[in-house]
Amino acid sequence: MSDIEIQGYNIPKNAMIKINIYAIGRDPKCWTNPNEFIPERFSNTSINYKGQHFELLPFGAGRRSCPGMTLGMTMPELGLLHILYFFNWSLPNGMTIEDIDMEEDGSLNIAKKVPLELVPTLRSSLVNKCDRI
Ligand code: HEM
Repeated sequence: MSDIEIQGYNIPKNAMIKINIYAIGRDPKCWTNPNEFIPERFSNTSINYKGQHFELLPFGAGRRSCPGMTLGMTMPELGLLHILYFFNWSLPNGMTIEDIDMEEDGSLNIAKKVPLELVPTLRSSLVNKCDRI
């Protein structure tokens, strides 16, 4: 290990470097409308989250990349699948989609600033089945 200069930046030996993968994933040089939620943007591309494509690194890359990647991808899908299968979801009385505040808050971890409020209703096709359990 020794001091190094990269693109005009002097990086001293043993410096801790933090990579802003949030900014990389939203770089307008790589992504069209980077702040828009457009899942279809991944339909016709080989770019994925596994750390081989440096414009998208949600789990990092290389030998210190996230060992929980598979669990991290599976668990939200499984949880979402269950809540969508068992319940219909609606907005609280009088609220419309336009009323949902999508502002984000945070620094290292980003979350919705205003929590999302939804009303779950057990799907009618499941009501009798659940009574019997
Ligand atoms: C969606 C969920 C997750 C995301 C987005 C995520 C993201 C990350 C990222 C960006 C890193 C740093 C990689 C690097 O430095 O290049 C990391 C490291 C790590 N993650 Fe995750 N992670 C997730 C879930 C999990 C889960 C479920 C586990 C364990 C069950 C886990 C365990 C770890 C560990 C132990 C490290 C440190 C690896 C090392 O330093 O060698 N992660 N994760």
